Amino acid sequence: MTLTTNQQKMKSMKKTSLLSQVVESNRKVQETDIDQLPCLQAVVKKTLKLHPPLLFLVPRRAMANTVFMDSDIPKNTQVFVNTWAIGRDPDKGQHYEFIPFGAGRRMCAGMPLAHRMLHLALSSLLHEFNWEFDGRIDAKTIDMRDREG
Ligand code: HEM
Repeated sequence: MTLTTNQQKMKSMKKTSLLSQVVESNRKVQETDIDQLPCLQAVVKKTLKLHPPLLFLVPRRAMANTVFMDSDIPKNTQVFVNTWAIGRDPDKGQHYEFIPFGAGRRMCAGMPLAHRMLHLALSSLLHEFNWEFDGRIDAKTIDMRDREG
C-alpha cells in the first residue's frame, strides 16, 4: 500500500502538531494555527471525502453528443457526478477525484471561505470543550448515516 501525502504528513508528525500543544489553553484557536495542525486537516479532508454534503454535485447537461470514459452521452442528457461513490472508490479519491467542492469553472465559489471555517470551527470546538458520549450512544452505535446536505 502506498502512503498518500496526508498519511505521510501524519506519520512524520511531531508532538507539536497536537492541538493542545499548538494552541495553549489560555487562548483561542486562530487561523494562523491551522497550518501547524496536519492531523486536523486530514480529518476535515477525509470527512469531506467520505461524507460530501452535495452527494451528486450540481447536475450538468451535455451540450453535445459526448463520449466520456467509454460511455456515449447524447446531447441534452442530464448528468450527475456521484462524488459520494468516487470518494469511496479505492482507485479514485486521491488526487483530482477529491471533489466535495466540485471541479472546473462551476466549482464551489465559497470553497476558500468554507475550507477556513471548517478548520477553525472544528478546532475551536475541540479546544474549548471536553467531549464525551452521553451514555446512550457510543462510537459503535452513533448514527453515521448520510443525508443530502
Ligand atoms: C463545506 C461547505 C461547502 C461545500 C461542501 C460546498 C460544495 C459545493 C458544490 C459541490 C458546488 C457545486 C460545484 C459543482 O457542481 O462543480 C458548490 C457550488 C457553489 N457554492 Fe459551495 N460548498 C460549500 C460552502 C459554500 C459557501 C460557504 C459558499 C459561499 C460563501 C458557497 C458558495 C457556492 C456558490 C456560489 C456555488 C455556485 C458556483 C457556480 O455555479 O458557479 N459554498 N458548492
